Amino acid sequence: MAAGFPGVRLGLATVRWLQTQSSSPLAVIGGRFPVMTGILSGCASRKQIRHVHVTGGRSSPATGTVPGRLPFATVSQQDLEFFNKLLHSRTITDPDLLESSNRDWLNSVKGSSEVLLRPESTEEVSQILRYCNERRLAVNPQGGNTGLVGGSVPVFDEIILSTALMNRVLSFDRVSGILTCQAGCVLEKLSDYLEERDFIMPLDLGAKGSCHIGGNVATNAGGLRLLRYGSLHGTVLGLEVVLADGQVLNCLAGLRKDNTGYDLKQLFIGSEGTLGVITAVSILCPHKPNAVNVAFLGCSSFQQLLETFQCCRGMLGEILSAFEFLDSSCMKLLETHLKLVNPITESPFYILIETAGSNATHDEEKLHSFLETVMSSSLVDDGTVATEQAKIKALWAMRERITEALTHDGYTYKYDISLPVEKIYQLVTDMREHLGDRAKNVVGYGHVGDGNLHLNITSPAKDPALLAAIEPYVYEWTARFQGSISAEHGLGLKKKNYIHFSKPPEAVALMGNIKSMLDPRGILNPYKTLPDCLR
Ligand SMILES: O=C(O)CC[C@@H](O)C(=O)O
Ligand SMILES: [Zn+2]
Repeated sequence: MAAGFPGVRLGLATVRWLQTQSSSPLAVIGGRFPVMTGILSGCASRKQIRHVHVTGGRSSPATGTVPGRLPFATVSQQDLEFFNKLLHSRTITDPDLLESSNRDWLNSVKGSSEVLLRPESTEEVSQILRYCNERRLAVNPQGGNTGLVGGSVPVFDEIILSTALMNRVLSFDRVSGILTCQAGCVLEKLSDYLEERDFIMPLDLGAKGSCHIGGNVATNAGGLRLLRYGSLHGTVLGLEVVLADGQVLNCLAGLRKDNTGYDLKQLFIGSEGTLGVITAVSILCPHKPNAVNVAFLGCSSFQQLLETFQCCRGMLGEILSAFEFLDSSCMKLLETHLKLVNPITESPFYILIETAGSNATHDEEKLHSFLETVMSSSLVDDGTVATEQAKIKALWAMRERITEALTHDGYTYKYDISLPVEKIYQLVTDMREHLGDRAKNVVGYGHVGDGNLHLNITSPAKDPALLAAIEPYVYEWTARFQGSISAEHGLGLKKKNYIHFSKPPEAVALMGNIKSMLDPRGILNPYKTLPDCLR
């Protein structure tokens, strides 16, 4: 904990050190995606339900054209008997209980599965898949169902295979920091488990209270710490995966280095459940930093924000753990829909910087000197810093709760774009100009440190004409600058047909071959990730 900087005047503005204030302007200690709880327990409001698109059998501009159901078998009485015998009461067929598993948490897509299976062990998953593969029953693997691209819910009547009951930590090695756990462990629970042991998870997401580690790995979730600890392609050391035919592929070895042949686990990271069902994960966890500081700063232009980023990288170096941004439109949504209070003077852009290190005095000195530099050179106009846990959380809420605020603004079209960092905000301004008053709000926020923009566009209701104005414009724009149309959310159902904007035909064809080899009957998460032309 910081000893407490005095309120220091830096240039023209004053940095308000939150830990010294008795009456903080922040009345905003917020949960993460609290709206999800309601939706997951089937409590979505009418207003939200109105936007739900029943996916299967229809054509929807929001999800791309969904061609007809593939010729999978349908679940018979005999199939149910098999599942009941294997799982007993963990075979769910009650439509009310299936409701929240059929619907994504954004209420944007909805399937019509009639069976939800809740295995507890890898062996049970193996038996389920062996059976489904033989019968050619389609399966939709599901973790916490917090995905944003319609990848985690069925399109038609696929059997939902939930990892929710596979939630045990299998081992943790305090020397190496390697955690091995079942796929259904909730990310926040793992974080709590590790914190008690002075470690942390290498990834952190706004959806941490609901998302499962298996789902995180299956979508290669990036999140808020990627800048510091890298992607799951680096931190995941091993996986246990059940293949479509029920074979268990045990590549769980928790080794930092292992060059024995092809690194097969990488295939499953980010494959969105289309190549196998991840049942266990070995992941390398960093030590818990002794000192964490968060600064929330205001900038008057995106150019200044970028210069602040450059300066920050140079001056904070190894202690920098996050560099996030939001624009003033996001701030308005936070204020309007969630009643959060802007902790600093109104600005066109806001930056959230986190430092995490081992020596509080050293980190504070570095942060202090960085803040002095950016404020005296007028790169930053105003700012506030927190070192206390509750206030850190309050500042993070300004960034983490934007997704939630957007759900209250109407129907949201979401884009998750990677671009050269100096280009990321130009897409927002060009889109605003391009759409004019056809959109309700066009907002930009995201992970500056990773060159990852979250462009979100709202309208009072689902609006095909607006969508036609956004797509393919947004993808063409991204391709022009060699960007990625899915930085960290995956392709799922909504983006799969746009893959060619970011990958050459040879790469897409090879993906199709890999899918055919690993899942020749196509039962695993059909209709997702790969374009319809490969069906
Ligand atoms: O809702 C979104 O578009 C982004 C969600 C998440 O990736 C985030 O960084 O907050
Ligand atoms: Zn993100």
